[in-house]
Amino acid sequence: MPTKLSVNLNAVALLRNRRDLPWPSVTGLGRIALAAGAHGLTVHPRPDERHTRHSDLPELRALIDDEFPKAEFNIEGYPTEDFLALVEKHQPEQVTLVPDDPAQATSDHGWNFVEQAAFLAPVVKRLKKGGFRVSLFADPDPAGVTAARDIGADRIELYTGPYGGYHSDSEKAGKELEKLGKTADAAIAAGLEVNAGHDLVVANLPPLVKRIPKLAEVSIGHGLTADALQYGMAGTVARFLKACGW
Ligand SMILES: CC(=O)[C@@H](O)[C@H](O)COP(=O)(O)O
Ligand SMILES: NCC(=O)COP(=O)(O)O
Repeated sequence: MPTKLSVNLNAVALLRNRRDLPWPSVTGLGRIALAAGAHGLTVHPRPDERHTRHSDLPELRALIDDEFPKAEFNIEGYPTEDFLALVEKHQPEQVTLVPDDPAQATSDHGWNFVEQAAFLAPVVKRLKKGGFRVSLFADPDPAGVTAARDIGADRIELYTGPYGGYHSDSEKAGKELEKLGKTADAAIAAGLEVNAGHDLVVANLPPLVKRIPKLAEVSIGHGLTADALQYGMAGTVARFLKACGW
């Protein structure tokens, strides 16, 4: 099966938050994305709520439950007690844990699975007990994946920022792609499923899914929202699904 597409709504929310007005509608754009064939919606609610707000979550949960019951809700974030309570309240199908500092502009690295195993293992155990699939944000480093498996994760999400960053340097992008590929190979061999995300766009998806044919899901926000300004959300979802191999 080709790689599934989860549309990250953080960039839509950031645009909405420029004014004290309800547009663009996060739920409305999520509805268009799912109607166009996206497999899920992702949000990354940060403590300052500068992107998706906590108040967006019940509407998005209801959108999926009432109108798109086959779609998945993925909530990403750093596992503070507040974040875990938010997840438990809104019951996403997948929780992606990201080692973000609240002051960080955006996510820019994965977990150090060896050093942070003692912190992550009980969190993952609690989430799994709650019935959530758990994915851990991971740097492209094959050496870390067995520790991620031992922590109890179902999946890792490969941090593709450096790959996406080399959009105009194919040689450097190729080297990053190989690191991502080797990490995915090691993770799959260790029994993990593999997601990917950060700075993915229509142009860099086909080489990624070719190198990692078993890539389960990509979550895409910034580049997809930029594309939607030009092509509309439905047209953009069609473009990204095609780039994923659908
Ligand atoms: C984990 C990851 O890479 C994404 O969730 C990313 O953090 C979204 O970033 P923004 O919140 O900057 O849209
Ligand atoms: N998990 C990555 C994600 O959801 C989207 O990241 P980006 O496309 O906004 O860089």
